[in-house]
Amino acid sequence: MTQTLLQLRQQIDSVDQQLLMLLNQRATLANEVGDIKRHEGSPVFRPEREAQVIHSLQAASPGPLKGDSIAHIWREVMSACRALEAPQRVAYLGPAGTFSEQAAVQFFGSSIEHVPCASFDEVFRAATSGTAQFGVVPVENNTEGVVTRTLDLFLNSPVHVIGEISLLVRHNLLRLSPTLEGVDVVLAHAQALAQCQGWLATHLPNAERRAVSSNAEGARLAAGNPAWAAIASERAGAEFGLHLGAHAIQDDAFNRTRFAVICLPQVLGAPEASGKDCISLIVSVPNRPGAVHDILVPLKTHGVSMTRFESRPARSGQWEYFFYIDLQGHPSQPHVAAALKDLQQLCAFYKVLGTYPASD
Ligand SMILES: O=C(O)C(=O)C[C@]1(C(=O)O)C=C[C@@H](O)C=C1
Repeated sequence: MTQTLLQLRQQIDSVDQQLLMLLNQRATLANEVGDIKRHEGSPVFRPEREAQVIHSLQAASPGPLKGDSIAHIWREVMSACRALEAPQRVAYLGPAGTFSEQAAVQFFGSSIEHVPCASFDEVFRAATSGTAQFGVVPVENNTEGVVTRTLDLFLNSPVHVIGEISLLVRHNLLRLSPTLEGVDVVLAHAQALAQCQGWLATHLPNAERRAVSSNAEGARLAAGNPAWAAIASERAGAEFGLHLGAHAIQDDAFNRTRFAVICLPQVLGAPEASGKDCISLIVSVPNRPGAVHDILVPLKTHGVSMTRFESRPARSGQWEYFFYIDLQGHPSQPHVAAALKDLQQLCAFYKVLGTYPASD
């Protein structure tokens, strides 16, 4: 005979008690690791170790838990353990409820100290001044392309990239009333307005589109005026007491934004290999025919895959460009080291932005 609901719940309670004991045992061990790290002066956050923990658990799991769920659960477990070792302060474009905040929590788990900032420039400043140990900034969106301000800030900043997050971005129309009638102004970050332009042209063709510093800031403003609406996350709507006028209004159902996690190089030290890593570079080449082709040759020769190639004007007045390149691999791998060495020799400017575990 099958078991009753009561019997099954009693078993769940018993498993939960065992899990609680085991999780506390894990937290105690992490605390001891924290003591060693304090003694050695080494960093608390080890992204490559966390990536390895998750990958090996996903590989070992007999099911029925899904790989994604395993990653979520252990991200939170390690976040809580990490916070016991030392609180980690993370800066992002605020206020509360932005997608940047969501990305920060997706990467670090929820046991972090939040440092909301007014602009991307301020996130970089917070991460360089020590106000925060880490920053989270958007790099590119799959419908709107690169976030140019972030790429330009990378050029002259001393920060390194230590991780990446890909976030499914769902935009909603939020306002004080639950209908779309009487909306005069739609407020959002310029990127979000662009990602929803088709929907806006169809449903609110006469409303003024007003760019503000963040979507959550738009939500805050919309909470003060019944004729204004904001494009933002459900979380931002809840934060400012707004109704959901329309759900998932982004033009691309698979609208994703990629975020980079940044910090000063001394915060984490030299990045160790996780087994599935990525290297981000900024390079420029002499302005002569074939120079861009030439920088691809060492990658082909040494068998290194390139996953991204973006250009930004160098603002020299000479039609020169900086190229933002992502490669697969880690500099400790001989073929990657050889490709980087050959590449560097061809470049007028060469900067390693960071080496970090690739996001899944
Ligand atoms: O292994 C470590 O270095 C730890 O501090 C433990 C732990 C974990 O909870 O597993 C916590 C924080 C680090 O980022 C990596 C892993």
